[in-house]
Amino acid sequence: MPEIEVFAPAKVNLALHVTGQRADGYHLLDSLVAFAPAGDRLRLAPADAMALTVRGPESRGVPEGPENLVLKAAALYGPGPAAAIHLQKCLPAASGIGGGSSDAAAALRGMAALRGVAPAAGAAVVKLGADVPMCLDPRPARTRGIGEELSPVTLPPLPSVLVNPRVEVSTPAVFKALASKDNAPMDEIPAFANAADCIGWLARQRNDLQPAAVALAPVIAEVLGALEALPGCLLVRMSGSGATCFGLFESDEAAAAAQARLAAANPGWWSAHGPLGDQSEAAAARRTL
Ligand SMILES: C[C@@](CO)(OP(=O)(O)O)[C@H](O)COP(=O)(O)OP(=O)(O)OC[C@H]1O[C@@H](n2ccc(N)nc2=O)[C@H](O)[C@@H]1O
Ligand SMILES: Nc1ncnc2c1ncn2[C@@H]1O[C@H](COP(=O)(O)OP(=O)(O)O)[C@@H](O)[C@H]1O
Repeated sequence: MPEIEVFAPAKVNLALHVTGQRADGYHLLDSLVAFAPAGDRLRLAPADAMALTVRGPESRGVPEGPENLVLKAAALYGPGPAAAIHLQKCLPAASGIGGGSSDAAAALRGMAALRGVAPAAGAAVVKLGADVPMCLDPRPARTRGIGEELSPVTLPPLPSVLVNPRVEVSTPAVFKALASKDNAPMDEIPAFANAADCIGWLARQRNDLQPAAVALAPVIAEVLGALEALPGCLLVRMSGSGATCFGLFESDEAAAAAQARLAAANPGWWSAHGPLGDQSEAAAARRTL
């Protein structure tokens, strides 16, 4: 069997409302997610036993042992044909764009292809991480519950710049620091005529984790300010529990120029640009037709 390659795109919470808390402490969320062309890459080669190597520009500090979500995800398939997995880390870890969750989801897809079975589903997948189910089929969706209730949404591609100041933010610490855990859900999602229409609607939604994350890591406010000051920027917001923030722009050209400018002014920050939207395998196949 040849090697299998799987893409693990960055997840972006375009809006993230915290609407309650379950008895077990997990928070109820109402979020609109889309996926970026930036992401990690996994290569699975058939092997006698499961193994993992982690390399790439963002691999520093990412575990190579059984605690890596890639190996935890692969273990869900039980005994049977195994793979040597190579993970190329391009997304910063612990940064609110679900790098580890997207890697886990990509490992679930890759192992399913290797074994010729359907990808794992259900409670065991949610246990890997609340964000893993939405990353299994990385296309725009409204997510509810703790992240596992998914409704597909049609969105226009949204020209974006993603920026991370290279400060890791702990997701549990941000949830713990929330002033209010019982906020209004997102407004009903209309059919969007174009990107400007969608951005106008997004401007009226929120990321309820943003104030708590800024209090824990004030550099996030600097990132939001730097994005906002770029020509052609229409909306800025934080993704997930931070610290990555995104700016939405009037065009792909404006986003590319803005990223170049921001990267030159802040050489220590990670950044990427590209349209947020559908990064599923079905969409990739449509693009190559
Ligand atoms: C905040 C979000 C928004 O999409 O994104 P990230 O910042 O991680 O990208 C997610 O809910 C994070 O999902 P994920 O990172 O997979 O979370 P998990 O590993 O399941 O949980 C990490 C910890 O976050 C808290 N947690 C997570 C999800 C949730 N709905 N409520 C919570 O309270 C819990 O303290 C939990 O122990
Ligand atoms: N494949 C992986 N990539 C990144 N981090 C991982 C991975 N597997 C386990 N981890 C651990 O998970 C933690 C959260 O990482 P990540 O999923 O990238 O966070 P977030 O969802 O906030 O972006 C990291 O601190 C890291 O130690």
